[in-house]
Amino acid sequence: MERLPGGRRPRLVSSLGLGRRSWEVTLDDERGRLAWRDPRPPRRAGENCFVPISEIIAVEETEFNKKQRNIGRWHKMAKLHAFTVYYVKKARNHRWRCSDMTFWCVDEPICNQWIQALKELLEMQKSRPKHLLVYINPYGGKRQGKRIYEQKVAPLFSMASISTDVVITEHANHAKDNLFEVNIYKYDGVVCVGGDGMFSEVMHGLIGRMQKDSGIDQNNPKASLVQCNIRIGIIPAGSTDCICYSTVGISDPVTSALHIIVGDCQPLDVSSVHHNNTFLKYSVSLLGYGFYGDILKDSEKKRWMGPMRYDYSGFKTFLSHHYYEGTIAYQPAKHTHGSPRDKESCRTGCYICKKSEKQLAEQHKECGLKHEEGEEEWKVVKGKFLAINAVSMSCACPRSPKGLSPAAHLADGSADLILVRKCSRFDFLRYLVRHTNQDDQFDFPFVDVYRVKCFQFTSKLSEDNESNVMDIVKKRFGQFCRDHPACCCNIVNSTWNCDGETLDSSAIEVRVHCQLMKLFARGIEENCKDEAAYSQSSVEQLL
Ligand SMILES: Nc1ncnc2c1ncn2[C@@H]1O[C@H](COP(=O)(O)OP(=O)(O)OP(=O)(O)O)[C@@H](O)[C@H]1O
Repeated sequence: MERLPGGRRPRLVSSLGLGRRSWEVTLDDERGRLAWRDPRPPRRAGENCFVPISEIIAVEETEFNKKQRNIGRWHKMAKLHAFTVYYVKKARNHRWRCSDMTFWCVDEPICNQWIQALKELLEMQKSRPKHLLVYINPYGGKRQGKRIYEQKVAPLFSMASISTDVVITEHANHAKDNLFEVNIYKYDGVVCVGGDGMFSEVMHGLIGRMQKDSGIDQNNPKASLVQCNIRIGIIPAGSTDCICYSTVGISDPVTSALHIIVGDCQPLDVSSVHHNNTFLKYSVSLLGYGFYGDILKDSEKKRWMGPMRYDYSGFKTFLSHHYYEGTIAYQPAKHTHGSPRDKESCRTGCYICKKSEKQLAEQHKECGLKHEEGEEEWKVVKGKFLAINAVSMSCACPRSPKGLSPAAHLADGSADLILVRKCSRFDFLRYLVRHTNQDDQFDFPFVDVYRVKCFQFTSKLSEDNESNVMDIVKKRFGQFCRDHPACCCNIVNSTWNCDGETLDSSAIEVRVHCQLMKLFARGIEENCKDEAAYSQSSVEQLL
């Protein structure tokens, strides 16, 4: 048996047919690869091809004659035995597809040996889920959730021998309530088929259930929350699928299903939002006051318009150009090494997120779940703002591929707090346009950005004596302008947009919980084609 570099022995080496030719096929379990090459010397560059074992979806014995094209004399000389390997093929723009290749040989025991060895290796991929709980929102987006799941996702799960319990939701909060009742510990993950709203519901159910089972009071804003180790998978089928886009790089049901099958794991920071010692919501993407809060509030009244309502309300809110007075107090995130002005974005295997993971593990070792409330100083900013945005991830979406904060991290225990002060309409437009091009959206004198671990916001109005609200309003702000949205004088309070849902309170207290939950994702992969992807495409040319 030929030795691999370093004198290692591969697990299996055989001469197998693939397409019309014979290849030297190697199962190298130490490097975690199924590799094949042309055995004829001289070996031409580019002929070494491989698929990482971690990206093999399934292997099965194949009825050779049905699958294969004409392979010449071999076919006539002997009965052939074959097996098919289904694997992840990486296409453009982070899209994954299931591809397959069929190896054949005349020797039945060799064929069986290969099938058994590959199956054993797949069994050893411990991070892969075996049993999933699936929630489908049949009314999300274009109401295609059920069809998408049945036609595109379920066949892949069954190929990968994943069993599922499927719940088709009957009303809002069905999934959330159900997560408090079922035995979630028998599942390796929870999958939601729908949009960001559906994801948020499942996340609230899962995190809430974990805290309940651990006796933690979610209403305590200083409570150290218990990490949720049951991963969530998002099959995008909504009108907004930003969380999926920001954590996988594309909103595509098949790609997401394959990330679930290979058992990817992406930790995610979660911010808790409280008002007066009462828990309001969790957020993983955008907490927006002012511009994004107003857009959401207006668009809610126009649900009949479908996804177009966001454009309509966006335009209307831009024209109204309201600003809001208030005070923000924040604690800078000193533990993390990045800055919102970094040129590099958070990508698969991000070292900044990895460092935070290590810090978190050390913290847990030192003080268990007891949270040491830092005595670090609070910084205070007062002013008139067009928008206050706190983002726990870049918030990239197809319209704004770099997002609201391009260098924000998925799992470093911080949020980027972006303050857009009162400025002219033209300047605000310039700021918005920069989300869609390569220019730096923070490079304006009226925009400040801070990386924070917690913050509090109080509107000017709630700072004043609330018992005399109307007097104050009249004295300080003149008239209410709700009836004159384009008149540009300031409405007293905006509302918070919390991951696409409106919060009732304007005064809030927010704390980022480092890596509180995990997704079946791996973050966004670098765009350059990696070695394996190169080899896969080259083999297709060779066959
Ligand atoms: N069967 C159901 N009937 C009505 N609402 C539901 C049902 N199942 C889930 N929901 C709710 O629908 C909301 C929106 O769902 P989802 O995010 O899947 O779709 P969407 O089209 O992207 O949403 P949005 O309208 O917020 O853009 C979620 O907040 C969820 O709680």
